[in-house]
Amino acid sequence: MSATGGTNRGSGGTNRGSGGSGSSGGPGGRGSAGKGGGQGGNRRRNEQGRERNRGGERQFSQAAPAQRTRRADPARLVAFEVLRAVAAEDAYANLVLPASIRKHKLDRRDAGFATELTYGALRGQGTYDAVLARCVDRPLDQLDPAVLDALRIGVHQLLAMRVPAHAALDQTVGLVRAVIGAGPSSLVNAVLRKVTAHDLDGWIGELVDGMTDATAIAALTYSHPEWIVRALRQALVAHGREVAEIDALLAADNAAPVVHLVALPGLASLDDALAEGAEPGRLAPGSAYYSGGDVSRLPGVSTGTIRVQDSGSQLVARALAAVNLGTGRREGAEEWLDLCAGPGGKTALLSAIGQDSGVHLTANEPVPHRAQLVRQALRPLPEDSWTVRVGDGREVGREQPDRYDRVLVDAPCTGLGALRRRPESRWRRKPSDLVGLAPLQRELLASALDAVAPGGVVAYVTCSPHHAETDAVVDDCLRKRPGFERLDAGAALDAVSIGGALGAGHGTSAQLWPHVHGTDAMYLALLRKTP
Ligand SMILES: C[S@@+](CC[C@H](N)C(=O)[O-])C[C@H]1O[C@@H](n2cnc3c(N)ncnc32)[C@H](O)[C@@H]1O
Repeated sequence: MSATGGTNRGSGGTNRGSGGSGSSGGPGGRGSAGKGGGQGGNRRRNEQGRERNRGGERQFSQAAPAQRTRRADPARLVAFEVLRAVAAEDAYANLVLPASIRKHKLDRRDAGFATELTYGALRGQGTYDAVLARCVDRPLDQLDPAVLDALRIGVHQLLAMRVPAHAALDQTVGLVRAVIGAGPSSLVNAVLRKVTAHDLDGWIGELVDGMTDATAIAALTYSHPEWIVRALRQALVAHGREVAEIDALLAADNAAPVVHLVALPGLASLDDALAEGAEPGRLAPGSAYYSGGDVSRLPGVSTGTIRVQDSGSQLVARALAAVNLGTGRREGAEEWLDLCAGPGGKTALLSAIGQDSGVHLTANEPVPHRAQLVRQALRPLPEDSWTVRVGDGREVGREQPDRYDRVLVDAPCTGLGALRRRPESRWRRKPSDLVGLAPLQRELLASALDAVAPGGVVAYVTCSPHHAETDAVVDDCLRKRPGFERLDAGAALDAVSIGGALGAGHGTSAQLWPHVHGTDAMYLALLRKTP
């Protein structure tokens, strides 16, 4: 694919015009900003509906900046507040955004717009900052950080949403005037006008012109740090996939993920969710996909018997629960251990699966408030079937050797396989995080290997495909510890999946991919203790 080619780089445009009650209206306002709306009907769009070649015929308000919109459109204000909290307070966008939407009382449509604007501006920051660097007359780090965030919001509207240029400009300038001040609003107005010189493909063409390094080109095109591009490319190759898939993988990171649901086996059915517009899941049994907005209104979600959980997470939990144990096990009901349980997504599914056969599950989590979330997740399950242990998982193997039949190590990791869900994390993560996590991941797996009973199985799982926190950890631990066999994790995933042909296995470990499976990039290794 060429650097500027038409691969989906983003989440597609949200169809909203100038938006909000503070809209400056005019041509291409809220009602007319959809397909073919806005500024003339014959412009070309790429396959994701983005306008192409918009330069030249854009319409701007004739009013001077000082006469234009003076109040902040609530949806844009929400996006701005969240970007500020992410930058200034290290907040997580997915936690701050719902609170800000509630605070500003956005209706469903404006909430959708604010969400797309917030997540899009955060994901696209790498590309957008490169565009801005060409349009601002000083280094970006010399700008007021609040102004920079407002500019990113403006750029995302101009380059990746179906917001008419005049509305994107007026509303962003109005936002800046209302919340930062009149001075910066002139700068924002001038810079955003320069941004309108090209559409996104045109800008990327400009930015990569003359560049030869494929990693740098992919990083700019798909708005990822270069070290992540390198790591993902290496992971693709290590799992037997084509290096050329990197474009599709990076593009998938920029797409808004569909919400996946799971009905806890024996406790809920998805019938009501399906009646509300959810689609049956295509990979994990008892799962569904839901794009209808607020999931909390679905029956079962408030009681915790229907849970939001990525299909990849469901599949790795189901694979551990179903895999054959070895000989030499003691008699009686199985004991399971979830060593890194918080916030309890896989714990709840495992516990529900184990109910029929009388399994007792111990869920360990060292962080008290996360342990509390695990207890909440387990609330629908009988209390005598689970225990929450608040402590360091590294100690369990020493304290309880050879005890558990199945152990899940869902290790703390960089989360590079779930970038689409955490829009800011690609910029926050650093290669040095891997160095910090490496000993912890090894010690947790070692503890699990001690805690598992002869014939029992340990599942080592990460939501990252990075070699350093997946195969490298497993290989290291097994090198130091004889007496384990690696099971075929790909076959184990196939055995519990709908259709049974995920193609996730390569060698002994398995890797799911957003661009192939539509799941987070979950890694799974299964290790059985020989008697
Ligand atoms: C990837 S998350 C687990 C997600 C969880 N399994 C789920 O499906 O909801 C990793 C968890 O490991 C916990 N953790 C961090 N250090 C730990 C340690 N030393 N022992 C056990 N767990 C630890 C983190 O607090 C975090 O809750």
